Amino acid sequence: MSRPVEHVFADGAAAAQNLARRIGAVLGEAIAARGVAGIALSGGRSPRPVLKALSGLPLDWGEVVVTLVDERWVAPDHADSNEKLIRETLLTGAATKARFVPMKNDAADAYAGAAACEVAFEALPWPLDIVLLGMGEDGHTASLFPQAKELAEGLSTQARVLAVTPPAAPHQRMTLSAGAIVDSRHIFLQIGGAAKKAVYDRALAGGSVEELPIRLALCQDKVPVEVWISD
Ligand SMILES: O=C(O)[C@H](O)[C@@H](O)[C@H](O)[C@H](O)COP(=O)(O)O
Repeated sequence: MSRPVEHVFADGAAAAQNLARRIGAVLGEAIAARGVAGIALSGGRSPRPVLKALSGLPLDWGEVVVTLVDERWVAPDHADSNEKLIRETLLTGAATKARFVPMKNDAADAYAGAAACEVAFEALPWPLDIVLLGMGEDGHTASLFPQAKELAEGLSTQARVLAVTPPAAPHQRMTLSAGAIVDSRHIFLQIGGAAKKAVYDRALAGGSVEELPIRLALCQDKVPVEVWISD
């Protein structure tokens, strides 16, 4: 297992700007090479400045397919919706032309919505060019949480998406499976703060993926991983 390429910044804003530029470069290379670029984005707090910076980059956004790494099973106008985050940060200005494929559908809950989401996700341009991951201080990534009853399924299924009920975090989730996350050309990971850096270092030191699911990305050699680390 090769150590990820690490981009270290004292300042989170500088890390976000650098990450946005790197994403833009990879998307541009993908469009030049294959006429289309696919990216899956995580939700939460960390991506917000990255997505705002990315939305202003001069890309052929009409050839970019944007989707989610995971979603909270709430209405798209709910404050906790990752779709809402994407629409109000990235899909503005020129980036409005990008094709967005949401995870949330009209099913009453994530489990009922998984089959339709799987059909929608099969149509994405796999392997995706970029999967942008975050990480919780418990070592979760996407919505693959330690102690979740669906974790084993998420780590082993051939399906691209599955429904999960986090042990502690709010809302049912839809999440990319581990197999879908590594069906990509680049995995980018954002780590902010000392607590997450310590978990990242522990993940690299070895141990089970069940203990720290972020290891599904860090402890594999199929997809190159780059990590943006800031204080
Ligand atoms: O929907 C989500 O919450 C994310 O996809 C999740 O996996 C996130 O990446 C981590 O929880 C880190 O979140 P923060 O960036 O807010 O710390």
